[in-house]
Amino acid sequence: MTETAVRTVLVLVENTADAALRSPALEALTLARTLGDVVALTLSEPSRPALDQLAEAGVDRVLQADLGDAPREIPVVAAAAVAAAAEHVRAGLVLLTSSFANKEIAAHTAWRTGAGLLIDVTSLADDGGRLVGGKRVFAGTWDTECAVTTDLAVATLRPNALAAEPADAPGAAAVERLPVAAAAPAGLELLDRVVHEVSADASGVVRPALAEAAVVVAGGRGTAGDFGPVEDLADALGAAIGTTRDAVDEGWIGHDAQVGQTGVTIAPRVYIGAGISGAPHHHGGMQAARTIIAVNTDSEAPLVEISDFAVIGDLHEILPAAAAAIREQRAAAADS
Ligand SMILES: Cc1cc2nc3c(=O)[nH]c(=O)nc-3n(C[C@H](O)[C@H](O)[C@H](O)COP(=O)(O)OP(=O)(O)OC[C@H]3O[C@@H](n4cnc5c(N)ncnc54)[C@H](O)[C@@H]3O)c2cc1C
Repeated sequence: MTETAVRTVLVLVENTADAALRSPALEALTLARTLGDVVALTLSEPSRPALDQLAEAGVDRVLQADLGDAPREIPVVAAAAVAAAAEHVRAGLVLLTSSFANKEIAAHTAWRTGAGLLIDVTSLADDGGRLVGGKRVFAGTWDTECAVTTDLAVATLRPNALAAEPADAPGAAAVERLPVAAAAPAGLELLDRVVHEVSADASGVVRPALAEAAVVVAGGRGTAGDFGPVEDLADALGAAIGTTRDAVDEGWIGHDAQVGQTGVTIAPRVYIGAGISGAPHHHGGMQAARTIIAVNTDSEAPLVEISDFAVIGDLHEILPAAAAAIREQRAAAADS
């Protein structure tokens, strides 16, 4: 690509059928605008709220892939649509959010199109026509850069890498259907495959997905199995819930909430670790958080030492008090 050509950036946006776009998709659209002309791609009919958000993000053109009966939940099928759309709009960059499923879609798309692939970038910049992605590696201890040398780049953007902003001027968000011939590979059965976008507990409370949440409240062995205070603060903040392996091994909470070497790696804007010592296996999964807050009875716990703020005391008193104070402030702000 020459320096003067305007790059077309194809952004895959999800959850458009029955809901508004989530924050990671809006972050990807914000980044995409800095790199070229943005075209959004959906794999199902976009809802009215989603189209309004796409317009607000400055998107003029929305491609709706028409996959017929092909199961779009299967990454190889979704990748067929992404590759066809990339060819259709002559994209220079395909941008997806870094969810588990999207990383697989990105890999299949890169394989189909011969594109350079960048997974989990936290930044993307144009360097004389070449795209350079920034990545945090080795559990957030090193910042690296990777340049794509092919005409087409495929990249996945980590949630919370940047703040989502509306465009200076709204776009038309006009929908155009794109027929795509795709089928599940022979022999591949459509398993009961559920990619958890949000988790709902028995009480019907919906929380953001741990891997993409901007705020995470995590509880460890210090909870002694009572996650009520952790849930209370998480709900006051609209946060996801995390935990340690010890709490999972105790059977207090499911493994999908485990943060760390053998769990999920997260990089939220705020991480609150309550009753968590901060062992290296846990630390490796959350140290990329922008602000770390520890709540611990032990002022010498490793998590306290690496934290930006620490509250020394019993989490069973501190978390409910913090949740109550947040709710009070919100109510006062709403009244004024
Ligand atoms: C191969 C391997 C892989 C592992 N992978 C992971 C992983 O992915 N993720 C992970 O988390 N761990 C992992 N672990 C386990 C890890 O090494 C630690 O054992 C674990 O993280 C400790 O969990 P914790 O902080 O909840 O418990 P502890 O280390 O027991 O810490 C509890 C903390 O709570 C504080 N506390 C106690 N009571 C209170 C209270 N009332 N209020 C406030 N604070 C209180 C204590 O002062 C202490 O600091 C792994 C281990 C191995 C061997």
